[in-house]
Amino acid sequence: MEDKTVELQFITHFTDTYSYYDSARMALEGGCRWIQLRMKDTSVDEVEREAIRLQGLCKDYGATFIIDDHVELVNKIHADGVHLGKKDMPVAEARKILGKEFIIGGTANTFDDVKMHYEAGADYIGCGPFRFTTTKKALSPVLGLEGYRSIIQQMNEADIHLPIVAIGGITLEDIPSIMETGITGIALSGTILRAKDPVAETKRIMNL
Ligand SMILES: Cc1ncc(COP(=O)(O)OP(=O)(O)O)c(N)n1
Ligand SMILES: Cc1ncsc1CCOP(=O)(O)O
Ligand SMILES: [Mg+2]
Repeated sequence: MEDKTVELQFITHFTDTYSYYDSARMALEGGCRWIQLRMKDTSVDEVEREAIRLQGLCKDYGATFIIDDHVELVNKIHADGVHLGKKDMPVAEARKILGKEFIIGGTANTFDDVKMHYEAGADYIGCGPFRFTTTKKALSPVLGLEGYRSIIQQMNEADIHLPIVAIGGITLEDIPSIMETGITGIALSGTILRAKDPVAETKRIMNL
């Protein structure tokens, strides 16, 4: 049997059912080893309180811990890294603050976005949305499999080699065909949080 697991990034999202901590714990119990704390419309103090708890949890599981948007907080608490999109601090500026030791991810919807983040020194790309999702407001245009194929082809032609994680509306069934496009990992939230048993669903995804 091939000993290969899906490179999975679990992204937290507010729900009435689970706390941020419990949702991250379930993803970790299911075998995910990359957690992103994403808390929108919340004060930095509140994000910091949650981040400190999740950081401890991720340490216990030997998991990477990334925070969405908050560069200064990542620097302050020494999280493993930050994820930045179009409306956030530019990757190059974050790199100046954080140095080389921290992971910096950048959001892309087009090859030009990928190129910009690559040139600015990003460590990985979050590329999406794959399809419509209610988890994020003001979504960029949906990419689908064809969008990923085209971006990966342009990356290869430009000799740009960066880990590239697909995101947005992804379910277990989508993952094999997304991985066939050359995408190197998957980021998701809703499909785990909506599952009857989020731990079992994470295990199923990890072992695809
Ligand atoms: C892995 C990953 N990819 C993309 C995003 C989206 O980031 P951004 O465009 O900054 O949007 P918000 O998440 O801040 O609403 C992400 N967080 N993670
Ligand atoms: C942060 C982010 N950016 C695009 S979709 C998304 C959240 C994850 O989406 P989903 O809940 O559909 O997996
Ligand atoms: Mg952001």
